[in-house]
Amino acid sequence: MTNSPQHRILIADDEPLYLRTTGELLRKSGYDCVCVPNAQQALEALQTQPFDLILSDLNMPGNFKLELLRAGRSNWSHIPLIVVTGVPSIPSAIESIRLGITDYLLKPVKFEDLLSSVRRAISSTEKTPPPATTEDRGPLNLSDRYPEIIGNSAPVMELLEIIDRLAESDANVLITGESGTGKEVVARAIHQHSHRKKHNFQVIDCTAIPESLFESVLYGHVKGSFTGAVKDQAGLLSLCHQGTAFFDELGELPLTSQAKLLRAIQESKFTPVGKNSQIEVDTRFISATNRDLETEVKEGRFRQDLFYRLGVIHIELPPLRERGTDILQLAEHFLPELKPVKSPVNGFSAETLECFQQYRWPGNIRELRNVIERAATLSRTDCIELNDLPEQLRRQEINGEASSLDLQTASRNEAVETAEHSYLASLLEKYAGNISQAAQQAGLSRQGMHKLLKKHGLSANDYRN
Ligand SMILES: Nc1ncnc2c1ncn2[C@@H]1O[C@H](COP(=O)(O)OP(=O)(O)OP(=O)(O)O)[C@@H](O)[C@H]1O
Repeated sequence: MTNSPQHRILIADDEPLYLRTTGELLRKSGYDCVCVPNAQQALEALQTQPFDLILSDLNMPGNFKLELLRAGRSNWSHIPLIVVTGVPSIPSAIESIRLGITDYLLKPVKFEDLLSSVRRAISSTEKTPPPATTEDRGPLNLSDRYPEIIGNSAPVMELLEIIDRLAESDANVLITGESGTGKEVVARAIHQHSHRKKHNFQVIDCTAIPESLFESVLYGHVKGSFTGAVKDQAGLLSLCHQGTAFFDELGELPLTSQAKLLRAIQESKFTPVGKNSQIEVDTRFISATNRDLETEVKEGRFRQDLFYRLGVIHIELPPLRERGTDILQLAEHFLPELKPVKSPVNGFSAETLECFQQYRWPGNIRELRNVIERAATLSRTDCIELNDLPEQLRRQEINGEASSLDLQTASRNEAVETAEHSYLASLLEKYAGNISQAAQQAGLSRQGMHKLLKKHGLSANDYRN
């Protein structure tokens, strides 16, 4: 039995058991719930996310003078508020009703009573649409315009505003941030909202182009211009004429290739290998890297002039651990897309969500996506439990710190993954984050090494001196 899945309920209560079970039961009834333990976090959530209902305790930190009720009624008067209290008092009841709450329930409350109160409150507001103030129209419109960017934490709303302002311009953009934070997603969003959207968005992975073939891959070549050039080949840059060129992993580009790229950007033209005439291109450049390019410039590993050319506008993406309840929103977003067709899974246990919120997510959104895909495949019930999560998440839940894998209970996959993770970390340690040397010892290409590090949420930067 489900209600409209779009309805979001904010539950604020300092009793962990009540908070968890109420959240779980309402989710099973088809509501989207955000659970917080005090009034302050409830107000923060209200400032950053839309809700259809607030379920609030009275006696909880930050609400002893009914602060949540007062702020809720004055700033978000269109959101109905139900008080659920274990410590009823006549004055608080009178004051709550004066403030315009929708219902006043006493704990222990039967779930059926709570559910019917919730349904009544939500259906009454559907008949009266919320007032469209400028404050709530702005963020909602932005999120609606960028549906591919999930999340509405403060850093994400700020990011959407920046994207919205720069998308239409032709300024080159440099996007930095840890691995897996969504740099490519943001680059595509900028392209999609620019006047170039009908033309190509061409990804150019700087780790995938061998230094000796840089010009040929980027500018193209004519048949017979070098051994192996068996036919004319257009370069990647000409494929993004009037579109956007996205240079991924820009920080990995060797100095010689940087010089060649700078020339093409400065002149907006280039000469294919073996040709005499130049080709003109009209391209916007968006680049991404998880390296700190300013430091790379200072240390002579990245050209300052190229850095200024490509980084006219710089966007720094926040790591997932700093994005608050976006983690839960992303998890809910990924689940239906990633679960196997016949899987019964349709949600997460409260412990799993708590664990998601506490975890450090070194591999950011990519790691979250992988964790959900794996858990949705393993789960045999309708709910993803702690047991369905990989070792590294469960370990922090049990100990609050890392411990070694329990080989008595681990699956073969877990054992192999854990061993590979430690191996890669020790290689990075040994070579102080030098990818080429680490790749050489491992018998991998640089590109292969980059892929593996991404998969494990490891960043070479963390090992550089
Ligand atoms: N805001 C978002 N909403 C939904 N999915 C996202 C968002 N940001 C990233 N993702 C997903 O997370 C994964 C990683 O994103 P992306 O490849 O853009 O990260 P990245 O920062 O470019 O990573 P890297 O530095 O390792 O190349 C992708 O599967 C992407 O679809």
